[in-house]
Amino acid sequence: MTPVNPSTPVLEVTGLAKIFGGLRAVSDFNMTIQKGELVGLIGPNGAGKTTAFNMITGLYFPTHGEIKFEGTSVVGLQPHEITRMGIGRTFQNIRLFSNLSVLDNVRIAYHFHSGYSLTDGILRNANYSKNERELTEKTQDFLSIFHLNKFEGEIAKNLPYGQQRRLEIARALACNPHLLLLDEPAAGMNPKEITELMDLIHFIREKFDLTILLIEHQMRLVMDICEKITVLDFGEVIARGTPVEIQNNPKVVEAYLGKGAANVA
Ligand SMILES: Nc1ncnc2c1ncn2[C@@H]1O[C@H](COP(=O)(O)OP(=O)(O)OP(=O)(O)O)[C@@H](O)[C@H]1O
Repeated sequence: MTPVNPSTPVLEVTGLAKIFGGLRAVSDFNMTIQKGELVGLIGPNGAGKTTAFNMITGLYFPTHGEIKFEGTSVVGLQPHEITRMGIGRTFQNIRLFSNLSVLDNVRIAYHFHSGYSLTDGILRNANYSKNERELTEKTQDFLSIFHLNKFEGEIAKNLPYGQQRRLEIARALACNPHLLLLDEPAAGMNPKEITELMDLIHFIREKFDLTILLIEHQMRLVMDICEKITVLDFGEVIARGTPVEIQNNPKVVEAYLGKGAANVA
């Protein structure tokens, strides 16, 4: 693979739009994220945030616009091809293999990098067994980074909620992404779990040299950890800036609290 020029943005989205029937879910969305940045995407319910994520990760085909990841267009690629290029994501509603063990949830993601062929797998030969053993060991090491190794045999759906979120993040990272998209990672978490999640996001950013874009309604998390924030309302960007700039932006206050609120906020 050709090395990426460090000045090339990790993500460059231009003129992105998605129209569902008569509904403009996202209109003329532009966003540039440089390597190592931690960026928030916020906005009221139905603003188009998840639709934007779904276009970036290949689940939705854009009506218009371009999406470049490390300088290469990903428009028209399948989700698994985009994952392989280096974009990982988690979902608003946790999407684990809920009846598989914690170990197997992450092992499946590691399979992406397994070094055996289909023939090895079918014949279950020595190469297959060696790789399977190595895969299990690597997965166990990986789980320990997330303090999930003590749950390795547990069925995913039996984990406490906060640990399921942690597992979903671990699974996304097992595919070795450069860019991680987190869709409402704090949804349903209690304040203690949110604090642990903030620590985890800081930790994985350093440990895995990640660039992170996150959607979140939990303002404590967004304002504490994001360096830059983009605000969507009715599919359009209404503000960009630092957490302080965003908190003091009358358009943002109005979008969240309704017309006239900016005067009293
Ligand atoms: N597959 C779809 N078909 C039709 N309309 C859709 C589809 N997906 C999303 N929408 C609509 O597009 C708009 C934006 O939805 P989206 O889920 O992107 O918003 P959001 O900002 O992520 O909201 P939330 O914060 O509530 O998750 C909404 O009006 C939604 O109903």
